[in-house]
Amino acid sequence: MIAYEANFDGLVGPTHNYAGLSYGNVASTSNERLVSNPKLAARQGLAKMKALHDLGFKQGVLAPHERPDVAALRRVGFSGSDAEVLRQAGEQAPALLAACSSASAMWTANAATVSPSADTADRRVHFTAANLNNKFHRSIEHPTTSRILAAMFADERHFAHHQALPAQMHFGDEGAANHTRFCRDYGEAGVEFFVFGQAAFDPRYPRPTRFPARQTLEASQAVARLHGLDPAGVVFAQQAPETIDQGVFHNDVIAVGNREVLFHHQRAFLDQERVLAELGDKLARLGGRFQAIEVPEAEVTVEEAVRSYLFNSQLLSRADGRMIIVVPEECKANERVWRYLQRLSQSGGPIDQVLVFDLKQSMQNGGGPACLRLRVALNDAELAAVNPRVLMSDELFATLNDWVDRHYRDRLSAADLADPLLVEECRVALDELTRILGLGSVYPFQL
Ligand SMILES: NCCC[C@H](NC(=O)CCC(=O)O)C(=O)O
Repeated sequence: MIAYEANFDGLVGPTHNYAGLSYGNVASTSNERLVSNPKLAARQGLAKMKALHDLGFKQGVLAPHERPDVAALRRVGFSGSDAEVLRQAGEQAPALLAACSSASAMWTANAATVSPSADTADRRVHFTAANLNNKFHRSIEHPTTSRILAAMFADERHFAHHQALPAQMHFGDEGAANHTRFCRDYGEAGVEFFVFGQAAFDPRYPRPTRFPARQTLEASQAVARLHGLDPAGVVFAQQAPETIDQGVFHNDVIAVGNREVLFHHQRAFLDQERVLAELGDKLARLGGRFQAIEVPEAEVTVEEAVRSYLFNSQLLSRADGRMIIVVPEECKANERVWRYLQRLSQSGGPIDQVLVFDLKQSMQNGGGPACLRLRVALNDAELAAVNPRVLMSDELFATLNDWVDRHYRDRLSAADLADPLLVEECRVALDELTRILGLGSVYPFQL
């Protein structure tokens, strides 16, 4: 059976803003209070989706969330009408209002971890929504994420959904940003690679000292169990703690994999040689030939990788078997990174084409091309079972751009978040969006 890697990109929500919410994510904290442009942000994201669709890749859309999350504000004691809740929160706890207004669900690499049916015991595609427990503004995403995923992948014969792990630091789970899969072909059994930042129950593992390690070993192991993965096809590895302290808050800021290829930095993993050897052995047992492309510190430093998001790229397999690397414009702005990419694409290796996108609105919050997409490997029958309304097409692209133009502001600052009109605008927009994407009722205001 033919199989594909489909990418489901987050459609940027109408409240996209810069609130400095993610300690440990350098872009987020350094761009706090910048005035955002939600309309441009959404258009930049849509342009990437359309370009990849036009190149023949399977591309889908994941809907944004209802924000400001008035229910979350009520839960922490604000009361009265919605307008009253927003006014009080804006006056008494502006940081809380900002957290409850973030459009962070746009980074769908953190929505869930997905295991394709070729790897799972019951031969269904398994999804575990990520609890995103490390940051309050992200910890409120998973209930809506779960409803949206269930509306997109509804057929229980093909799709299994697990609720997010216990909402506690021991099970901190950031989803697919710390998960990569290696395989010969998308439809064949593969090796699932889980990268964690700390072991919560075992003090023998080292930890970063400055910034938080968001993903735990225990969370990764729980997801592997829930998905029914064969241990022979699973590798757990620890991210080098000192890189977390340099701003590598997810593994997808320092490594990206596709099929038999891992593109990574010299300092990505603890015990790197052993990790690469285990990946090679396990893939070889499945008939694959693992190939690691390691970028030395001498050519691109960790700091340059964090600033340019070289590794927050997408590796996409063309029909001829070679790969395209999709990078943000920030890679072009860094001379050494850009030179490295030229050499890489001319080296005769598996990656021979570079595609550059302007994703500046998302990048300023630390979200690059890879953060914006959730990968779901699907065979023909499974793809046919996906809600067809969420799959990119010329019509959907036009419809969504028009929808963005009618509903989004082109300027949003911290002060605007308390504006009672904003929440109304968002609800009107999202109500229309659920009809466009055929999602049914998924938002708190619709339930
Ligand atoms: N995978 C990329 C995730 C980026 C995301 N940034 C944010 O939430 C920043 C939001 C703000 O600061 O306004 C995060 O750190 O989880």
